[in-house]
Amino acid sequence: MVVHSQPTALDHCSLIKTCKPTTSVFNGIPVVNLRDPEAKTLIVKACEEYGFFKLVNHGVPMEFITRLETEALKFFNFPQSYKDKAGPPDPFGYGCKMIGSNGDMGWIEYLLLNTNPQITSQKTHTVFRENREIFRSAVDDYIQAVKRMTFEVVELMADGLKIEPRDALSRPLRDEKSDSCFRLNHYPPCPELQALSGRNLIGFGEHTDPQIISVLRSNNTSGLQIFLKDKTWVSVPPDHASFFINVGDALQVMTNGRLRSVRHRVLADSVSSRLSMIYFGGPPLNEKIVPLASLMAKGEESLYKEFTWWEYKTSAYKSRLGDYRLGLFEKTASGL
Ligand SMILES: C=C1C[C@]23C[C@@]1(O)CC[C@H]2[C@@]12CC[C@H](O)[C@@](C)(C(=O)O1)[C@H]2[C@@H]3C(=O)O
Ligand SMILES: O=C(O)CCC(=O)C(=O)O
Ligand SMILES: [Fe+2]
Repeated sequence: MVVHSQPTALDHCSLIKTCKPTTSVFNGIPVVNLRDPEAKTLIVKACEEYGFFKLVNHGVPMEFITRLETEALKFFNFPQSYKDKAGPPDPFGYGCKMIGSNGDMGWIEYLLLNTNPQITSQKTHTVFRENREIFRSAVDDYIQAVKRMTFEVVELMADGLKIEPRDALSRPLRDEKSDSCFRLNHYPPCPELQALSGRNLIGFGEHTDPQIISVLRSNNTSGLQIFLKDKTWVSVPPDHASFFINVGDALQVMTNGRLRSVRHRVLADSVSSRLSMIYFGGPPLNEKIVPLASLMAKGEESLYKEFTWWEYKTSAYKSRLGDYRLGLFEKTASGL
């Protein structure tokens, strides 16, 4: 007799990758207190070593954070058919399991939004209907406060790096044409995971963020991992009251490789759901992404060919999630 086992949720998405378990929880993530007089030095040190740090005493009201978390959960708890009306992402809108448009998949559903309320996708508009104002004001209040904090962080960074003018990093983010976006990620628990004999399920595959800086906040469910210089993956202990700052590819170029964009990924959990919200601070599309003159030593050459953010972004969105996107823009060893 042939016994057919019941299909599991994972059978339907066999393309979602698993990876070997990494058990090491890393307690060495640098922590920066935004009000510490040493903050600028600590930020630079953390970005040079890890491209990543945890920010405390950040000044973003907890009320904005919890209000947005509540609204996001309300949305993710709607029936699938309802959420699908806000998708597929173009890249803005609701997406489920598929990340980007080049075949990447993960154990995730998400909403990708433009930080400029005027560019809200029509699909998202339709779905939120009567709740639209409540949702949008929760997003806007949160983003406004997170942006303010981010500008302060990158100005401290510029100060710590002795960049002149001091607003060289914050100006492209403050620009009204800044190409920034905002993402709400929901990683539902995956009970089938327990049967995967110790393997982990990828929620969001490994990648670097293309923009200048990413500012992440999550609930207290773990899952985020970063790739260290010694080529090991380590788990970042979650902290719902703090922010995690990632150096993006554009900042790596603007500092001629002094700050490194951090490779990171998210693993799904068998029991708890993870909710994260990320502000990706990008420059205007026509901004030239080049090393900042005041950072270059005498005779130092740019490691990268000249390109605009539009060119980089267009190329990034044609790539697979895990690709090394800056490779195409590096000058060859011979300087060509
Ligand atoms: C597979 C992809 C998804 C992504 C666009 C890309 O082609 C490669 C970069 C990906 C990424 C990573 C950081 C952000 O989450 C994101 C919004 C971004 O700007 O670049 C995503 C893109 C996406 O989900 O559309
Ligand atoms: O959800 C997370 O914690 C991180 C997701 C991420 O890296 C991204 O959206 O680019
Ligand atoms: Fe990311």
